[in-house]
Amino acid sequence: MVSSAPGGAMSGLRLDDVAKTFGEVRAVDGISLDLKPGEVTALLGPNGAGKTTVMDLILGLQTPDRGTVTVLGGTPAEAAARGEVGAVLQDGGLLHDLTVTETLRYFASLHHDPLPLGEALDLAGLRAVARRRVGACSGGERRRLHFALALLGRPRLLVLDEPTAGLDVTGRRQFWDAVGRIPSRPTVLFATHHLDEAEQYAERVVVMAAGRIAADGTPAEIRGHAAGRVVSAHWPDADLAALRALPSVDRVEQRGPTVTVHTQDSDLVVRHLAGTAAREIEVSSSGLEEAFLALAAAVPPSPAAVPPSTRTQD
Ligand SMILES: Nc1ncnc2c1ncn2[C@@H]1O[C@H](COP(=O)(O)OP(=O)(O)OP(=O)(O)O)[C@@H](O)[C@H]1O
Repeated sequence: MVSSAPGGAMSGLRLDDVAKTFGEVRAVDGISLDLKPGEVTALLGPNGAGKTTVMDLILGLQTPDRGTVTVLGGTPAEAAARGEVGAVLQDGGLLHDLTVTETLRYFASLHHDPLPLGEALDLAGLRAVARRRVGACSGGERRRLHFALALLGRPRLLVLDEPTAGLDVTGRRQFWDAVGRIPSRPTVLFATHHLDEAEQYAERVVVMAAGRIAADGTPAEIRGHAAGRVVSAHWPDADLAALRALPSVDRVEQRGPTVTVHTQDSDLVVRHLAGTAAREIEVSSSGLEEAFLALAAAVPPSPAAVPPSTRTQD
């Protein structure tokens, strides 16, 4: 990974030891990240991992308790004021009585050199519904309108929070085709729950769990965690050192009475376990989903997860 001095022009986006706490919840717990200009990065993680909070910090919608966020060489507020950051956040914030084109025209008037409306309509695949009232648009069409709005300022950074939520497979593919055709070739950071989407469209995958980065690499490297098999067994007093010393063992975890062994050679691990007090031995093949969950589980949970209904405003 190319790194640069804090605030350096090399960096599309840089987070240095950033933390954000809401009451008792450490939503973001010391994250450092450096994205190269033009890089497309997926932010993966289970519910409550801190993905949205990271995006809010990048957009300047939240301020960090600790650490610094550098966006295109300046503060988030400076980058936003220059119109260099486009965002697709959760649904909402659209006026239902305006048509798609009227909505675009209104927001374009806020930029000093907006993308021509026709180009935004084409990129977002909205030509056919250009004259439709927003209130009559489908959820997928409104999602694409959000995307078109994010493109108006010719962004150098695009922050996308689950941008393809609600889109079918074709819509998702069209969306990513469009991202590849954006003339300003922005740095892209997108949150997703779809592992296949991260693998297909991101050059880099950052896995978050409990406010921290559990893994960071190319999709192939993240998938590398998934090669092989998972052997689990009931063994409360497992001899973890002996398991770790076995050849072919990648990782050993003890969670309560269950020991889980990630290995390239499940036969060897099963033979070893058979000579111990381990019971209920199970072998499964690990997929990307499991790799992701295993990576997330390797990070201890942050205290007292707050249910969304009790969220407070910052
Ligand atoms: N304004 C807030 N007030 C209180 N707690 C908050 C607030 N915003 C986020 N949190 C908490 O911080 C943690 C991280 O939330 P965040 O929304 O960043 O996660 P996420 O990874 O985006 O989750 P999801 O995939 O469900 O969208 C959660 O425990 C959440 O409840």
